[in-house]
Amino acid sequence: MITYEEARARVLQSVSPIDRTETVSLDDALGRVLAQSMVAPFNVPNHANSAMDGYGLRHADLSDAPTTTLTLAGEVAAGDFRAQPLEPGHAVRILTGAPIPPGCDCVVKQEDVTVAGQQITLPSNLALNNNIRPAGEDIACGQTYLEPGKALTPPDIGLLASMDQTEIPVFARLRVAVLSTGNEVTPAGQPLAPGRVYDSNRAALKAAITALGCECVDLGVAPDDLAAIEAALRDGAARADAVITSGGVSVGDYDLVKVALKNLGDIDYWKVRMKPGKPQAYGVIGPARFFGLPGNPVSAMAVYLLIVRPALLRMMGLAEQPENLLRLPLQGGWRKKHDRRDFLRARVHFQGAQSYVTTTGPQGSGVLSGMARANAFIALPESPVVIADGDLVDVLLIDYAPGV
Ligand SMILES: Nc1nc2c(c(=O)[nH]1)N[C@H]1C(S)=C(S)[C@@H](COP(=O)(O)OP(=O)(O)OC[C@H]3O[C@@H](n4cnc5c(N)ncnc54)[C@H](O)[C@@H]3O)O[C@H]1N2
Ligand code: MOO
Repeated sequence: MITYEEARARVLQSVSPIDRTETVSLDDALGRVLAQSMVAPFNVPNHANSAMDGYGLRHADLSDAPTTTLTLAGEVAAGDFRAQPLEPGHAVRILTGAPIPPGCDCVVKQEDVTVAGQQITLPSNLALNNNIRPAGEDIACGQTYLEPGKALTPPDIGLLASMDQTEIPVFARLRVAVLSTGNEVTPAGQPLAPGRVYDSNRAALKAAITALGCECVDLGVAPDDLAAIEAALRDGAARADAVITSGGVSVGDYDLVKVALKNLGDIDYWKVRMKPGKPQAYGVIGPARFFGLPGNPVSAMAVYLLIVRPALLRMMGLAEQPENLLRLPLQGGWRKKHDRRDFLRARVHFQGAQSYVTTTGPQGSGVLSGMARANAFIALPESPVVIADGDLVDVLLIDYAPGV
């Protein structure tokens, strides 16, 4: 049985970004993964402009006395452009964002100015370029302002608009197929026969895939029948870049997913020293990646978050994603007896330097409500440990979105 670290590394090393790209409009680009470097075609801001409502002047006109008096010569508002140079001894009324006229190299804010008709008096101790935002202060012409592999955020969309980009090159949406297996598994909305369970895994996994920005191919539910599972997997592998199943990966008589994978593709591994998620399969079916998650709802979601999601992010074209790792005191303590890496469902309580973590209660692999309350995993080592109340533990924050 391999370790969690080895499983994760093997999966991440074996996947690469999809080779399909497309162009989307700026309005449709939020959350999409940028496929090319974006290089500034011009300066932003385009012109040096005023950071304040006030008066523009020539720095050389400031006198040795504590105040300087200048004569007003016109006004420049945002959107105006004044090509006429500012003459010595004159000042211009200027508003925030307005382009700085030639000759002007200092702006004084209006609160510091006394106005008497066409004369203004201002303090003389102003610095050169006071309150002037230079051209290219945000981004200079020729600069790379967005790197490929970034999931575009609202300010990224703003940057693209400021660069007059309306057609954005992005990676195509990754297609991910989801299949539930098991005779007992019943789609929600149908009557539940005795001994059966509703299909929470497919609903949760489809939602997780949608939250990542992938396209979901719903393969429904396959009974514990090898031919049915193989048919569904073949279909999924033909229509998607990755296929995710749940159930049927353990050692039971009806755990046929592994057999199907062996028949249709190649198994890389199928057991990992982690809890939840010991039985899980990873491999390929043709060009598609295959992830066989355990049937237990918590195990399925945990393996998805810890191993599948990082792989999907890489396949989506995202650049390296650091794990959001914290080290926090565990309120309540914990005792761990087994020798698998443990990922307790937990909640981080954000209270600055007093932040701490608690478990979400019972840790059974069927307790999906605990997973739903969790915003983090407490990652415990393989070896048995006793953690006293307040001891520091490793905490991995849960993020269903692509992250930033
Ligand atoms: N003898 C052994 N038995 C089991 C072992 C083991 O090592 N030796 N491992 C246990 C662990 S750990 C897990 S996890 C499970 C995983 O088993 P499977 O992946 O084969 O899952 P199933 O047996 O099909 O189902 C387990 C459990 O989950 C429920 N389930 C399945 N699919 C869904 C779904 N789509 N939505 C909601 N619930 C689902 C299913 O009814 C079972 O209760 O194996 C242990 N056994
Ligand atoms: O590994 Mo199972 O996923 O503990 O319930």
